[in-house]
Amino acid sequence: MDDRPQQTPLFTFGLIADIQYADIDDGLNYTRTRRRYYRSSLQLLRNAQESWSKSAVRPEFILQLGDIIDGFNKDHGTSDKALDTVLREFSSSPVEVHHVWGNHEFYNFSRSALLRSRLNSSSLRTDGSLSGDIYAYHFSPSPGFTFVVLDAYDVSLLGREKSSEEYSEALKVIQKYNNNENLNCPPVFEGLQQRFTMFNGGFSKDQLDWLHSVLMSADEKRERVTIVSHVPIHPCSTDAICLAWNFDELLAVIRSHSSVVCFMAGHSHDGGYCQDEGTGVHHVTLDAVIETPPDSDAFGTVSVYEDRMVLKGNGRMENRVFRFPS
Ligand SMILES: Nc1ncnc2c1ncn2[C@@H]1O[C@H](COP(=O)(O)OP(=O)(O)O)[C@@H](O)[C@H]1O
Repeated sequence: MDDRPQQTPLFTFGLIADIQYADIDDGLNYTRTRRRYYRSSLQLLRNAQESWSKSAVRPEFILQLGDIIDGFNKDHGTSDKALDTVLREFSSSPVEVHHVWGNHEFYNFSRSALLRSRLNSSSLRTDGSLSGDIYAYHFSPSPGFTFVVLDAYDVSLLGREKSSEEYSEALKVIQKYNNNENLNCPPVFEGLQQRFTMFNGGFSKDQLDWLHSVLMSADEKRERVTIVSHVPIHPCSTDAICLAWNFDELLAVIRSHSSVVCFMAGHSHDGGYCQDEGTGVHHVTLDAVIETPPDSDAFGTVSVYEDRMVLKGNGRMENRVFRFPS
């Protein structure tokens, strides 16, 4: 942690990812290596909410980095009920929540239903959003700071109608690398090409162009930008099987702008962190609530200062300091 004397932060915000709530008994992940605590994930969210509501400096907002409810809810016909349950927990305090969309959002709901739902937080204090059905927007919680929410399933088989052009385009991308009948099965068991599975996705040219223009303006104003997405984009911050399909294109956009200080994601349940070598941008992947035992926790509170952000992790989430690249 930082060894300087405590200062008052400019603002703080909360972080939580992969809650994947379902009212079902515990289970295992696909490879049967990790336990999933579907019911107690709600209690872990409650722990986070209680901590945020009691903290001396109230968070300005919460970033919920996707997979808020589990895909099993779809099989049980409980998608709406589970979403109500989790959102009721979030609304127990008045702090605004910015929701990111993950693969489990699309297992439960169509893209058009999500756009109409309470998981579309793009109308909260938004300074600009991408038009059409791509869920990407930016907001400024404090002068000099911008947060960008990205849609990592803009190019994907998930959430797209099979008859749509978007689906055909995404199918072309994945089938270039993955010949398996089950497209959730990775094409290889090592290396970056593992990422071409159906539970991942990517960013369209429209979204990358939009991000480029948001960052140009932020560069000019010398702002500090934090970008969030469900899916990680730096190979050193995640298992390769969880990387976005065109992570390299998004990294290239980010590397061409001086304003970006941090990229935050979920999806890869063991979390991860690295600092990009050339730019010093911090890439952090959050530990998942769903794979955190009931006697632990997985949430964080970030205090933002002029020159850094300090993440205070709870339970298995590590403390970290993100000094802003100069
Ligand atoms: N190696 C794999 N081979 C085949 N299917 C897989 C594999 N890994 C995951 N899946 C399937 O992909 C979907 C998403 O996987 P899951 O582990 O639930 O994602 P998440 O980590 O986002 O919770 C599930 O339907 C799961 O059964």
